[in-house]
Amino acid sequence: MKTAVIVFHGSNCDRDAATAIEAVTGHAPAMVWHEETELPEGLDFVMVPGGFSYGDYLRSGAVAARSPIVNDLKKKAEAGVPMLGVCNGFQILTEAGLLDGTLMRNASLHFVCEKAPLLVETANTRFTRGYADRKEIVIPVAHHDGNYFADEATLDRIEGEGQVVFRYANNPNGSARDIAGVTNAAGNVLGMMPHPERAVDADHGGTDGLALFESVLGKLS
Ligand SMILES: NC(=O)CC[C@H](N)C(=O)O
Repeated sequence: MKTAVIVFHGSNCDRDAATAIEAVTGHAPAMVWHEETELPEGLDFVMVPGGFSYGDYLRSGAVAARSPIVNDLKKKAEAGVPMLGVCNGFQILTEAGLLDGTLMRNASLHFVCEKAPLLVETANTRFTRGYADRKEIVIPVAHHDGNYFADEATLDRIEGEGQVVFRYANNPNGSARDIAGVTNAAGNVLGMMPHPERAVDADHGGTDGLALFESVLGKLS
């Protein structure tokens, strides 16, 4: 299993991402600096981690989405490589045009940092097959720009195509239709604001994120 985590100026969840991946696969991912122009060949999984890339200037994720490595990330997405963007990673994937919608300032205008109850909207994805449909899980959120927005036609389309994967039970940020995580049309790219990599170890307060990594990293029996 060959995996990678992309690291930007201001990433701060890259090591948590690496720890979660290694806990499931037994192998450390390649840590790829954003100035690189190519991801390793033969990748099975790429993670775009959370943080405050470029200090969230302009718009969260906007500068990082123009990094050299993102050209190859787009090629890998097109080729079907599974990839997960969490929080700032989700913002970067929308800014790169790999996912529909955008993440606006939270409706409260406050940073939210809490354990968020979520509904697994569909277990019929490569990221969620380890859960049951409509299962409630608890995953931490920590962001100021998590307010998912897309126009009504886009929201109808992604809902109709089963691309809405996670929904908030108690919407913490004003996201349209309580959306917490979406995939692309092909289903190989998932972006989500909650942090599953912070929920893989009981000593850290919960393990509800583990099944996501086990699902996408092929570790389910
Ligand atoms: N934890 C994170 O990735 C923070 C995301 C983002 N920079 C925000 O606060 O909106």
